[in-house]
Amino acid sequence: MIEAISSDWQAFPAPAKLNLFLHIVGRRADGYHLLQSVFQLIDLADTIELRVRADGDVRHHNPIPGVPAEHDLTVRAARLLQAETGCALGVDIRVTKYLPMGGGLGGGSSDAATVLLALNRLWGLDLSRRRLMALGLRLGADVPFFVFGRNAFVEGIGEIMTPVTTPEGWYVVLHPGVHVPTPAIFGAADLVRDTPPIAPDDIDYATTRNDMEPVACRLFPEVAAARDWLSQFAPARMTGSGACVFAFSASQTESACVLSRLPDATAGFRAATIAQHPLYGFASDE
Ligand SMILES: C[C@](O)(CO)[C@H](O)COP(=O)(O)OP(=O)(O)OC[C@H]1O[C@@H](n2ccc(N)nc2=O)[C@H](O)[C@@H]1O
Ligand SMILES: Nc1ncnc2c1ncn2[C@@H]1O[C@H](COP(=O)(O)OP(=O)(O)OP(=O)(O)O)[C@@H](O)[C@H]1O
Repeated sequence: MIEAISSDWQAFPAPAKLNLFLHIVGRRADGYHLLQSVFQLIDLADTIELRVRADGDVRHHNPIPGVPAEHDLTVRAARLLQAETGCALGVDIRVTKYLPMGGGLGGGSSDAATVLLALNRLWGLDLSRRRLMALGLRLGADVPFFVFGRNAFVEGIGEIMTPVTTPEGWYVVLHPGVHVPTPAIFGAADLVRDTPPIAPDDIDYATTRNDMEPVACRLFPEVAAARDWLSQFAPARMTGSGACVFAFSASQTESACVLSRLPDATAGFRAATIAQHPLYGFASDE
């Protein structure tokens, strides 16, 4: 068996998501919030490099400053897969971050989903997408979406998916330079938690909103400033629990033009929409 294991590093993308809207429609008995949201994949991605080990160890070679290897979602994803399947193989992990942490782009969750999908193939596990999504939910609320791998209307705490077709084009994404801690937004007294539910067929991007945006803007005025600057060009909105804000453009030239006007001190990038996760084929559909 050991002869069949590739001893080379292999690189896999972990793309970001945007929440095109995010409504909070209720709360579970355990305090977790029930959401409705459209999740959009975009082509800005972290890079996860993996190398299979025969000795069963899971080793992180470049831990992110401030995130001990044991807490890193990539390491936790690999260990969870071992525990669930009894797989005796291990893995070396290197993570190159391009997605800002605490940006609402789902970077940590996407890193975890990429490890689940890639090891499903590299370790020869052949777990179904449904099984990987259930494992992913134990790591974070956004992980099942990335394993699902297609733009989706997402409900529950992030585990119920309906595929949707979303506008194709480019998003200008601004990072206001602050880290918004997700629990602080979910825990705020003034968070709206009773937005009426909508059906996936009734999505109107003009009337939907991000219920977390007013709280994030109150706690972090930099988020409001970035959103207001971007609103000069197109309707702008916050993603996830912040801090990033985004605006859509169907035109590549127009989105480049908006970015070219960005004040020097503000970080921003442009990303294209993608319809399917690059590792979509790494899990089987039953
Ligand atoms: C805001 C979103 O990014 C939308 O995509 C996600 O719902 C947040 O997902 P996440 O960052 O993966 O969050 P997790 O790491 O699962 O949870 C962080 C904390 O946020 C709170 N939390 C999270 C998700 C949720 N639906 N309700 C919550 O109340 C919980 O206190 C939890 O302990
Ligand atoms: N591989 C990882 N990459 C980034 N963060 C990680 C990773 N592993 C663990 N974390 C932890 O997860 C936290 C959230 O990071 P992440 O980049 O996912 O935030 P986010 O984009 O706001 O996520 P979301 O949109 O799901 O709220 C980090 O502050 C860090 O402590």
